[in-house]
Amino acid sequence: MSRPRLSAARLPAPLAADLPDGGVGIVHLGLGAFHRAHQAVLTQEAMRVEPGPWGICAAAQRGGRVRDALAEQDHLFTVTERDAAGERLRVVGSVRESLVAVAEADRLEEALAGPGTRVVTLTVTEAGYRHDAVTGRLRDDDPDVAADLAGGPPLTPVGQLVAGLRRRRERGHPGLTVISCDNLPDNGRLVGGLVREFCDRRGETGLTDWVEEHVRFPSSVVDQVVPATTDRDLARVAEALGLEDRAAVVGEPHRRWVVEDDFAAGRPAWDAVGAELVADIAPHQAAKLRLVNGTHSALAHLGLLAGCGSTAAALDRPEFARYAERLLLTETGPSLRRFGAAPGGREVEALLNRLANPRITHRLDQIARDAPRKLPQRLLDPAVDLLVVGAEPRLICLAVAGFLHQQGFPALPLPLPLRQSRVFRRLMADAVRRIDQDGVTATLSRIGRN
Ligand SMILES: NC(=O)c1ccc[n+]([C@@H]2O[C@H](COP(=O)([O-])OP(=O)(O)OC[C@H]3O[C@@H](n4cnc5c(N)ncnc54)[C@H](O)[C@@H]3O)[C@@H](O)[C@H]2O)c1
Ligand SMILES: O=P(O)(O)OC[C@@H](O)[C@@H](O)[C@H](O)[C@H](O)CO
Repeated sequence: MSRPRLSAARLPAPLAADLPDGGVGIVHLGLGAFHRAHQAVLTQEAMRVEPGPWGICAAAQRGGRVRDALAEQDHLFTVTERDAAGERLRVVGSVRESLVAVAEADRLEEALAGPGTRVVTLTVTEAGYRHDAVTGRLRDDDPDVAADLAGGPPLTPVGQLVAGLRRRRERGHPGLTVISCDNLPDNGRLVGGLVREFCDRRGETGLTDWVEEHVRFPSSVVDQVVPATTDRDLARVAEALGLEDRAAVVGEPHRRWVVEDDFAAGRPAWDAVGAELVADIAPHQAAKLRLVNGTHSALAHLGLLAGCGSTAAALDRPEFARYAERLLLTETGPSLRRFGAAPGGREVEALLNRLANPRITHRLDQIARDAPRKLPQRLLDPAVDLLVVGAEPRLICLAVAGFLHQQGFPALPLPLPLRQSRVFRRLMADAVRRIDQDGVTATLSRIGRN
């Protein structure tokens, strides 16, 4: 049944009451599902606690689908949180403007250079930084990077940031804070380094110095499972709201954001609504990437081989549930000892309950995408830390072997300590052989029995 579109005029009064006031103070790059369910919600809540000009101008990279949907509904959209206990729907109005970065380069530069803009956030995926994962520098073989360095209208997020910062400096406007919210280690240091490298390679050393002095790049850790929205999700939202929302997102109720406390020009009252501002992000980052994302990736690579479609479907099978628990308790968890962040049994149980959320369909093929950029921080670094203390990353090797089987044995660059480890090579050979001979289900079913 077709329904009228969500809009400010049609919004029922109780839902409209949640919407914040205030002009734009944040520019966001990467208008995907995650930003809408996470930073947009926390910013709305922060603006309600402490009103201020913290509305968001959000830029999709190339596709106009979400931008068009938002523009047609006064930039309002719904976020539905679902778990076994039920479902909660809210309307979010913190996104005030939207654009398509590549098609509207000048508009994006203006937004980044605007005097009211004080924070820039990014969710452009691991691949969006166009960096070499080993050196942390811009990829020389990326044609978009080359085009940006040659001075064309920016095609990459780093090129877009530099163009906006250049204009900002020319206008004499103050600096700002850039926060990456992507699942990458040291994401602040990474994006800051890429921005300065870009300026240097263009011979704009004055801009490099200005960035060094006026722009902050705190690292951040984000945690909330927000899968790609399905047609079924859209239909359920339409039924619950009585209005059609083509920009709806659905996620779990858990929402965490840890940010290094290093801001150039203020921020919304995110800390008043649950965000954690910390001096040392390293333990939070290692724990999140290894426990949450490491388990996701292990389930994805082994689960896809065994015919599972989602994290919940995999964890519904006893051999996968047991494997994930042992992985957390005996390998990825203990690998965090040097950070003082190893989880206890209760934390592991709570995490597994989250990942098994039966009301969230987090597709394993989405998680498995772009795996060579994800596995180092999620599973290979923990393997290094275990080997250093003489422990054997047997279950991690099964996940890596699952990846190799599932993706047809592609090249996977290994950290040097793994390449040099005879123990790791032996464990990997054993894991590959076991999956080959016995299959995933039988291999996982033996865990804990020998
Ligand atoms: N979805 C989650 O559960 C979740 C949780 C924590 C962190 N994150 C982080 O957020 C990122 C985005 O997740 P999402 O759910 O919004 O995904 P999405 O697919 O809905 O959106 C991805 C966004 O990144 C942009 N993008 C994709 N590839 C790019 C590239 N090569 N160059 C430039 N831009 C590119 C797209 O244009 C889009 O705006 C994840 O990769 C992850 O780093 C997501
Ligand atoms: O977002 P990706 O594609 O990098 O990885 C998929 C998931 O592991 C990830 O999105 C998690 O859902 C998220 O990091 C949970 O906080």
